[in-house]
Amino acid sequence: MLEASKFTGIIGINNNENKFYDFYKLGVGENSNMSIDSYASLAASNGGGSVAMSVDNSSVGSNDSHTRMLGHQGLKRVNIGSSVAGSVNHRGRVTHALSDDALAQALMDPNYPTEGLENFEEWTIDLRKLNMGDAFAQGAFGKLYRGTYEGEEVAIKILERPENDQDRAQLMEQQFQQEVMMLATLKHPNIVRFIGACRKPMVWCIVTEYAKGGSVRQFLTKRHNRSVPLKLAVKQALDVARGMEYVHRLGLIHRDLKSDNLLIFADKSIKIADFGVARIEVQTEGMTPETGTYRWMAPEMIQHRPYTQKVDVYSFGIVLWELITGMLPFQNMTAVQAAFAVVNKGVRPIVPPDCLPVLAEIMTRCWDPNPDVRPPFSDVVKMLEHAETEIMTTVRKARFRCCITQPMTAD
Ligand SMILES: Nc1ncnc2c1ncn2[C@@H]1O[C@H](COP(=O)(O)OP(=O)(O)OP(=O)(O)O)[C@@H](O)[C@H]1O
Repeated sequence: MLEASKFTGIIGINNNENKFYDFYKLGVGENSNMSIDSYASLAASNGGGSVAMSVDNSSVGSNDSHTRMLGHQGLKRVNIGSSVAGSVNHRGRVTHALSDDALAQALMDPNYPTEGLENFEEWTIDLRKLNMGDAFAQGAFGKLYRGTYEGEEVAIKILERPENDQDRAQLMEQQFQQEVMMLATLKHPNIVRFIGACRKPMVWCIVTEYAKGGSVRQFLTKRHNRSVPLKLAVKQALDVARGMEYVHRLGLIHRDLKSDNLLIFADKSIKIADFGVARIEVQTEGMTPETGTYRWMAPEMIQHRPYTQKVDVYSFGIVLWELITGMLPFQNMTAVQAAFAVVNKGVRPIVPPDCLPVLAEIMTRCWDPNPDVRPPFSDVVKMLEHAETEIMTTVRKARFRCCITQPMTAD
């Protein structure tokens, strides 16, 4: 293992001489103003806690703290004073967000015209065919609703267009277009299927197929962090690796591969989601970095160093460990403490002693501090296929032994 260079000063990600086209272009936590001092106080205040979510107190209880009507009739702002949770929008930042209903209403109200998707007109959602259901998840940036489109169950991500900030609105607009372009381009059985998108004066929406099983993280949490049966874990890891092999083959980097962004479908297959819009706010505002992502983040990324597609391979190593153990990585640390330990102390999740050696080898190679040592996804796929065969053979041998020791009866 190479010694990781020290984690000092600013935590976050800088853009760099990355030779690959970058989904998030500017990145998580870029322009972050979080100093090592902030780290120290955050670590102290969160000691032993779970994923850190910091709320920018300066925004709490602002002038807008009372529920009030927007200029648009019927659109209500969230009462920030009484419901911080409802108004935490941009990963821990309290904003003057529209309430669930108002967001959906802003999208569906026929009085507000639908703006075309530049260059992707054919992907524009026909809102008359869209039925909005309830909100079911809150991302760092967008709110997720269930619904149907032409009868198919879909997930609708609604993003609120920033008010009173032309520059930010313009950048978000560009990034939204980019997200649409990415989703329209990516077609693979292990990438979430894009259905369409649309823009309205106050909101943007992105519609994808709906994953009944939710995210891998939700699934593991519901199982109280019990591990997934080995055969299934390897099959699901293969799904992710195949999806990522495809993404990398196109010269792209996901940059936010984590169990929250892996969706489980009815046939238990996994598809990779979240290709980008969520990062725009962080990019433009220089806000606190998205600490929830640190657990999966490669050290070079935490340290602002130049990076390549191998950051996704690192994240995959952590995801594989999660699937095998069922646990949240670095669960006894805050996300910021984990970032510090990964960079400064070379800490990694503990591989269980009974882990199949081939799987242990994959994860440790994937999370090697030296990106050049990490295998490309094409190799990861091969190694996992090998592991899958080994598991099947072991199971068959065990069954055979079982038949010999317990001779079959006539019935
Ligand atoms: N197509 C989908 N089907 C079912 N659940 C979904 C779907 N897309 C997203 N989700 C759920 O919603 C959560 C947030 O979605 P998403 O990641 O797209 O939002 P985001 O604003 O980009 O947030 P983040 O940056 O936190 O990942 C996911 O973690 C997942 O649990």
